[in-house]
Amino acid sequence: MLFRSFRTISSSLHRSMPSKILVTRPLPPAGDIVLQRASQAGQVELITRAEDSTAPREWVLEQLRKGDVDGVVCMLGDKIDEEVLEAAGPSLKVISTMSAGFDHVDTAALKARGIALGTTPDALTDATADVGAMLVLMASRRAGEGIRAVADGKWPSMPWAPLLLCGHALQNSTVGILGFGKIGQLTLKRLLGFGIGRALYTTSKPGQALSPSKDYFNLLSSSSSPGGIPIEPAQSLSHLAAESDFLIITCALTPSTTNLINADFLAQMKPTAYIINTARGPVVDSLALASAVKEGKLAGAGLDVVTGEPNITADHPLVKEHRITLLPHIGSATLETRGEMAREAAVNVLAGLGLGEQWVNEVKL
Ligand SMILES: O=CC(=O)O
Repeated sequence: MLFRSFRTISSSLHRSMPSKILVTRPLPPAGDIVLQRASQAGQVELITRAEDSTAPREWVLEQLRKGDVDGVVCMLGDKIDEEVLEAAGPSLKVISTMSAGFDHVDTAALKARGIALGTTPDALTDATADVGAMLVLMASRRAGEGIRAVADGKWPSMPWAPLLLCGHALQNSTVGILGFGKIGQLTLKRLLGFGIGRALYTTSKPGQALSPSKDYFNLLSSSSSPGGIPIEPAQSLSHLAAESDFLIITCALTPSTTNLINADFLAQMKPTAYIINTARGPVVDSLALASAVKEGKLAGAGLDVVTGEPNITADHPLVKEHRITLLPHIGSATLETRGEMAREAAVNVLAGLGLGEQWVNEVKL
């Protein structure tokens, strides 16, 4: 509170000075143009890097320590913690991350200092749901394994055979969704087209209907989808584990979801089941998952995220397991989506600085 009023007073004293915004890496054009316009209008001074890579932490700290930075546009690889906020000092008013998830941001530290947080949650819902559906198919149809075999020149020694690279069908399956928010709902919506039999879900917000949009089911108050299949809340995590043929993880990473999919959970799953993760790596215990697949206690997995990313090398237990398809966190990677995320991140930082834009999304801290 005290910090917030100090900031308000200090910003009105310096109203004619441009606000300083640190942008940790070059934004796609749709976001860059928004900030360049504000810069040309004399509203902001931009601190940027020419190199398109994750900003070295030392560079970020050094820029912040020079003083007077009002806003930061960051990515999910930039850890925004107490040290960063301390380096910025009292001038910092807003962090705007070009991501939906914000587990890389210490929200308690932001709240204590009265710093606002902007995210881009809606821009990537469809793209990430697409990758969820793709991973369901890749894992169950053993596509990753097939691609590896062909690329390694092994096709001549593995001609068509009745059971070559067979997986389990989606038709009539039970799809479990851990975290039934927008991405979870739109992933399920895509799978309805494949004739699944029923869906079970968990949500941290029971009873809360999602935004009134034609894209989302209003499922939390009804018990079946437009496709007519039963869609029900799971009675417990054990119920979700035991019943799911495909368990799709689309929840946020929080202390209560960290390591939720561990050896105990996996032991309750069917040996014919698959795990799909498009959320955050640390929801799943990587070693427990790799062992379950290796030992035939689980049929396979499709992952877009993993604990320790991007430092995952060919000797990682999940990479060594051929029935696990691992993608390098590309859930939102369409040019259209990344452009919109960048635009929203730019708009959010300007909104947080009171520079004539409306928030696309301000996180309630
Ligand atoms: O994982 C991607 C995001 O949170 O934007």
